[in-house]
Amino acid sequence: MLNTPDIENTNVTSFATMPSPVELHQKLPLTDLAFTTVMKGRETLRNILDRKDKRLFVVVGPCSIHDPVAGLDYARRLKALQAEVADTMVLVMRVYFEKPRTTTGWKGYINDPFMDDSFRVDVGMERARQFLLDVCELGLPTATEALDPISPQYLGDLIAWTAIGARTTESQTHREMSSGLSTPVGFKNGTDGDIEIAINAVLSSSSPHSFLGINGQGTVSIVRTRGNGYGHVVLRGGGGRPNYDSVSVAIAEQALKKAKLPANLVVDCSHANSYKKPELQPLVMSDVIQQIRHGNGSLVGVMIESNIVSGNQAIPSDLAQLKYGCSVTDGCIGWEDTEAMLRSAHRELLQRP
Ligand SMILES: O=C[C@H](O)[C@H](O)COP(=O)(O)O
Ligand SMILES: C=C(OP(=O)(O)O)C(=O)O
Repeated sequence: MLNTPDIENTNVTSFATMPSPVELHQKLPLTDLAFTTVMKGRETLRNILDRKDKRLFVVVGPCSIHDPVAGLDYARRLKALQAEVADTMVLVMRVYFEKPRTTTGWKGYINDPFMDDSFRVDVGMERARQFLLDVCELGLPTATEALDPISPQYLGDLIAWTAIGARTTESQTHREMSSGLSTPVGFKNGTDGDIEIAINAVLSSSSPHSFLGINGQGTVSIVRTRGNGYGHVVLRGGGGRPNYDSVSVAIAEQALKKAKLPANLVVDCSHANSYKKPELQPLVMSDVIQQIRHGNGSLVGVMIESNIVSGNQAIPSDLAQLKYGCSVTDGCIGWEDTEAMLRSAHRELLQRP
């Protein structure tokens, strides 16, 4: 603690030391199987973005992970489905541990793993790493939102695709961080529907940056990056309007062309694209699949918020009352609907030109 409490850190109540990223890696090392999953997952995604692989990538899974047992149950189901649809789609499990809140609320499993305001970030980070390892060991690549710019040092070796959320796409800190990430990065349009900020984020993150961060030992460092060549835009709707329809997609394509960026678009079937009504996600997905079937060449991926059980629940004060496999953040579609939606998309995509 700095020794001038009357003038600095006046609103800070304490500092608690975290293990360094290297220490956590040593405790939970990357296994050969997980390494192969991550490397293969990233390569496949890069190939899709480079049009060397014609399949659609699908980032699908819970809005947030709060129960690793249910999360792994979900991952096993998704892994089984992956084999069925592998000719047309690449399934990447949505493994979100960091939730950006509109105002306040539970900020995710890393921030508060016990969901009781004890904020054991140290425990949350370790359990998050263990969960990612478990999913990667199943052979399922993972996707996450990078919200805290320090977290990738702890978890980045287990991630195949990264999202920058609608609330942070315009943030310089997140663009800088993305320029150094090892995964393709999808930048969401803003909550007001603005796609320009996502295009600017792709441009910014493709350049090298130098900024403050930490290294593996946890030492504050000047981080110098190469720039990320695999940034792309995620359309999530906003300002009360969806933006997955063919006209909105054409407008986004024109904006990318003007910015001299590759025409790579991902549609988030959830959030403002389905008016936050999870049961509408299959309609959004089906529309996207029809656009692809009719020859659209820019739609390379989709995102779906899905869980074992549909809907969502408030976090109860007695955690024993939590409903198994049901979201504690945004509402999701349930497993049966997820399977039906992905199988239907698979059948349709088999017919694509
Ligand atoms: O998907 C996540 C939520 O939409 C986002 O974190 C905002 O959540 P909130 O408006 O409930 O805070
Ligand atoms: C917060 C999320 O999305 P958005 O940034 O689009 O609101 C999310 O996908 O969990």
